[in-house]
Amino acid sequence: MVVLSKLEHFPYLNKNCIANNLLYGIPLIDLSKPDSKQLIVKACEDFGFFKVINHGVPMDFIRRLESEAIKFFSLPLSEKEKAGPANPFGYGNKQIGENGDIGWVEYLLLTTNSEFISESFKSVFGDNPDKLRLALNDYILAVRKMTCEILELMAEGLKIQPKNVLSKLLMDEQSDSVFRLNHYPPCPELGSENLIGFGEHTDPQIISVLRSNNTSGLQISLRDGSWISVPPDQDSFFINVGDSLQVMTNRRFQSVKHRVLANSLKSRVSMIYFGGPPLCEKIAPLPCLMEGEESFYKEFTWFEYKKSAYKSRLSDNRLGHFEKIAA
Ligand SMILES: C=C1C[C@]23C[C@@]1(O)CC[C@H]2[C@@]12CC[C@H](O)[C@@](C)(C(=O)O1)[C@H]2[C@@H]3C(=O)O
Ligand SMILES: O=C(O)CCC(=O)C(=O)O
Ligand SMILES: [Fe+2]
Repeated sequence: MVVLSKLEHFPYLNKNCIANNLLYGIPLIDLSKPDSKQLIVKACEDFGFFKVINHGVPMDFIRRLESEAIKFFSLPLSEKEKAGPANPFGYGNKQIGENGDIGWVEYLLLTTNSEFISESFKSVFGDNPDKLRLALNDYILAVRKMTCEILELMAEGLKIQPKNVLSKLLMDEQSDSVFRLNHYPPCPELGSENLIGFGEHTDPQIISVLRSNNTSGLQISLRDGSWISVPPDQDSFFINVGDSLQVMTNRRFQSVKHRVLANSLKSRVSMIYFGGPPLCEKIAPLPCLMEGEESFYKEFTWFEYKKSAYKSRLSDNRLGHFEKIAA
């Protein structure tokens, strides 16, 4: 009885979830189904997180980028360091950001401006400089298209118009979007202890789209503060609500706190597209969602938020400074 009453509140839990006893499972959105709009909104309200299937991103693009990423991370450290340090873009190892955060991870952080990619990584991919760049371009374009479809379904589910009110920010030539390849090497000395791969945080942008290989490690925090592990699925994407979307929905959606724990046996490779608006864009609740409500936030631009976010530590509540009254 208890189980049934809880399931009623989580309509996206499919039969598999029930069969596998994943009562506190991850919301699953099938983009090919007509009810996806409403389920996206419900998932963003309840979790700020969901998994997407039937996404339309060609598997070939995904496999090609993963294989190029593995080739890159397999290079000698001295070669990889030619693309570093990450300030914030470039190759980074263990140091995350510039404010003292450390994780069991190495990464490549890139702006989605392709000119920068080719210039900055020429030295690293000496014998075949185009392969990683081409794989990145194909992947990012296809993932951005899918992300825009999701944002349009979300707008329709929220009954806001025009439906491209969110997606146009990612399609803008000036969109300040970022892409990240993360590699978490196995850590055999770990035993049963948890080692932080990527410490708990929320993503500052509008929306993040994560794909990983089949190695576990990602965890999300539920509204009650407990952590759940997200079963890996290399054929699907995982979507995070970012801080900017929390503000644009005046807290109807909340950005999801997440982290990655290192694995003792297997390496994890993840690729994340962080969809951000142009730097000059005002980040404020969408008027059509307000219905006479007061905004919880002071007025600010993405430039102002980003500047402040990049001075913060990973686990800080970055939106705190921008709230009218502390949450
Ligand atoms: C500690 C930090 C790393 C980060 C910038 C920051 O000062 C706080 C936010 C961090 C984060 C989290 C999501 C993305 O991975 C990221 C690229 C972003 O936009 O904000 C990282 C930043 C980073 O690694 O530089
Ligand atoms: O690598 C992952 O799986 C998640 C990393 C992450 O949250 C981030 O880079 O912001
Ligand atoms: Fe993140």
